[in-house]
Amino acid sequence: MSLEKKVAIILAAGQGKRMNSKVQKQYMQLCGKPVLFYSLSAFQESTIDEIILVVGKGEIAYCQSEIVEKYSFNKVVKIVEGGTERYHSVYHGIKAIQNADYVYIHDGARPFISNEILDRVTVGVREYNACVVGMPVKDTIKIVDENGFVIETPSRDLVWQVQTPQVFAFALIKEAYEKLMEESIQGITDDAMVVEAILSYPIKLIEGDYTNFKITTPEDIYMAEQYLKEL
Ligand SMILES: Nc1ccn([C@@H]2O[C@H](COP(=O)(O)OP(=O)(O)OP(=O)(O)O)[C@@H](O)[C@H]2O)c(=O)n1
Ligand SMILES: C[C@](O)(CO)[C@H](O)COP(=O)(O)O
Repeated sequence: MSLEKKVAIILAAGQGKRMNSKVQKQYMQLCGKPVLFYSLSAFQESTIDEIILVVGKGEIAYCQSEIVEKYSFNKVVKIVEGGTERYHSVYHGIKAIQNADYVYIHDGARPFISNEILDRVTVGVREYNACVVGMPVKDTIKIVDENGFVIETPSRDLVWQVQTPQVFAFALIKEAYEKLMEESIQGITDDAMVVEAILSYPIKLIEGDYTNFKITTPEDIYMAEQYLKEL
């Protein structure tokens, strides 16, 4: 048995505005089960010890009975309410952790996180304390000005698209988020940004998988179902 304690924060408190659907995307069905089922299953079946599930306002009871109990996710030790922005939800999750060595922050809207990625990022965080999963971009990237004119074409070799989980030593991510709450930093879209901006701590990129995509817009649901049917 491992002596280190690994805790996951699974985020499911978003509104899913870009999905434009009546049902929030984390509860939409993929081959008969909610998107969130797949993300939680991956962590339930991994070496992660505990899961903190972060859900929307008024959704704790629903998630407890319709997701956690229904599918026997016994690693879920707490369900907490999220906040307005993703980073607020992460902070609520961090506050719910009493002790941990490593914290795995994962979008509930990324259902296809695999054990291989979790193993790779675990090896990484033991060495680097701050790791994000990502993949090299496939398209050429342009930096544009506010009028849509190209300013620069960065070398594609150095451009990665970042996924989750983003994994940190607990003390590091707790300190970064506590300081973030005392400051006003705009445009925070991932956890690594918090650690970069607040603590200037180096972040190591770990190879993920293109299948670890985020369900964001309606065509992602179609692609996710196709992917599941091929498995
Ligand atoms: N206040 C928020 C916003 C987002 N999330 C979660 O963070 C993940 C990534 O966010 P995103 O894909 O942007 O989800 P939404 O915010 O729901 O989508 P949108 O931006 O289209 O409204 C999702 O699992 C989402 O549930 C969250 O827990 N709390
Ligand atoms: C954290 C993230 O999934 C990494 O790609 C992404 O930044 C979340 O952004 P969103 O705008 O909240 O979807």
